[in-house]
Amino acid sequence: MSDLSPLHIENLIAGYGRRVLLRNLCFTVPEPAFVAVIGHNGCGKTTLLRALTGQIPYEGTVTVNGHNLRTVRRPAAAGLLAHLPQRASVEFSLPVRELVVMGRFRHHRFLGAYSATDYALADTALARVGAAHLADRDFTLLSGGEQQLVWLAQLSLQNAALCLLDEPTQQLDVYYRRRVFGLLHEWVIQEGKTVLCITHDLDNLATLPGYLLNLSRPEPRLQPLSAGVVATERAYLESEASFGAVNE
Ligand SMILES: Nc1ncnc2c1ncn2[C@@H]1O[C@H](COP(=O)(O)OP(=O)(O)OP(=O)(O)O)[C@@H](O)[C@H]1O
Repeated sequence: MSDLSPLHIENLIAGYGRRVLLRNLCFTVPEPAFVAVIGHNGCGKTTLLRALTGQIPYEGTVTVNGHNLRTVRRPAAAGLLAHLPQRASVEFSLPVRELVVMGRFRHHRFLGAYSATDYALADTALARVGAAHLADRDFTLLSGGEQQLVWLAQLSLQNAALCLLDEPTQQLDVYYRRRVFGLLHEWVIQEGKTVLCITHDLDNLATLPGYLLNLSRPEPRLQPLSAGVVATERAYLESEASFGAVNE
């Protein structure tokens, strides 16, 4: 498989001190695609995103569109990576539109103001996540689910080749969960992005095209998403044997 693929991971080893959570992880996403990363609490899903974003050291090789991430100084500024962590916060009052427009940082001159075009793109991004009505609200006063939608709008403006999302539907109601998974699918189909999405929301995966990576498996591998694969992996995660294996 060519390492010009959207994401190529070879023999990735990562963890904390002597606790190794990801052991020789290898997989290739062959074309822009949605990849759902599942697994028990504590199996290492967030750890994988921390390694890919350079927050923790790792062994092995990670390439995005052929670029070895170790050799790229600022992957976000280069348009390779965008990351939405599980908990993102803002410490001061800020209108939602101002937070979303910051997703345009790559196109922005230092100390320059965002342009009318940037704000129009921010409004479109908010509309696409179904949050146009929040544009003028104070971000810090929004509900957890509303804040998640706003972060997704900001992330979409970053227009990165690889989007890393840590449980983006965690606080959303059933309507928005489905809508967000539909949106992530659009990013793949219409914009050619690759989306690596940690989720426990197995119910919404069965009908989506893409891949599944179960990090609770002893040797995780990419499997094409289908109702059958989701059912098999759910049964595995629900079994006492698999739970014991991850916590031994
Ligand atoms: N900085 C750290 N130092 C030591 N151990 C850590 C650190 N961060 C996380 N861990 C441990 O590593 C393990 C994996 O954590 P991680 O956040 O990757 O899990 P996860 O699969 O994302 O779980 P969840 O589904 O609950 O979010 C957990 O047992 C956690 O306690």
